[in-house]
Amino acid sequence: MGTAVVTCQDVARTYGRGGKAVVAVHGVRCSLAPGDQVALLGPSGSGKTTLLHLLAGLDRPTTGTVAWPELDDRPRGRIGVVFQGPSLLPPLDAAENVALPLLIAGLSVVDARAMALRALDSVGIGDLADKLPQELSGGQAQRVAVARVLAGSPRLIIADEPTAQLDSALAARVVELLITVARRLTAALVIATHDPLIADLLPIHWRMRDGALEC
Ligand SMILES: Nc1ncnc2c1ncn2[C@@H]1O[C@H](COP(=O)(O)OP(=O)(O)OP(=O)(O)O)[C@@H](O)[C@H]1O
Repeated sequence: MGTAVVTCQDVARTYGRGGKAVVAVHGVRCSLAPGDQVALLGPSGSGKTTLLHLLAGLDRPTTGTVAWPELDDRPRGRIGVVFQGPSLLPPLDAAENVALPLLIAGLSVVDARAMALRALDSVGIGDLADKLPQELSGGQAQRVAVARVLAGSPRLIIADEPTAQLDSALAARVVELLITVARRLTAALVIATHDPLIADLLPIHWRMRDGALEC
């Protein structure tokens, strides 16, 4: 067994304080190894988004520990996140949207563009590089978001209902693409979904209920 990409030990996240406090997740213990592919299931409000934000390092637990042993506890730039719905910056074309995180990470404009074009090619939309988000269909826009993740060579890929606004055939294709990308990188992958057909594409199922995780 290799080094875990991410681990949670007795993690809880509470929003607010006192009488208005909401315990969104509690008692979470979990671990992901490179190459693990997980469907995160559970009813609305059960804590899936909260857990994904903690795994991605976008939020910190109220108690307990989230660690990224394989990343030497420096998750920045090594975790790719795909959100529900549109996440592209409207004034930037597809290639610029994919290149932006690479520029922020310090790559030159020339290198970032070359990597962005390769990433768009590898998800089958190289011909859409100069299209603005408003000129793309929902499925094409989600492919650009997947290309943006791929270009960063992440060790952990987190997707929060990435297909909520797509029809089911297109949704399956976007998830298959994420699975292919994760496999190619031997990255760990977690996809939150309400759709049993999407969950069936992933070998490991985690279930959230009232903030508790069964895994
Ligand atoms: N910023 C916040 N402030 C206060 N409460 C919050 C906040 N974010 C989430 N919550 C509460 O925490 C609980 C878990 O929410 P979360 O969004 O993690 O659930 P979810 O399983 O992702 O739901 P959905 O499937 O509807 O997206 C809910 O009761 C929610 O109302």
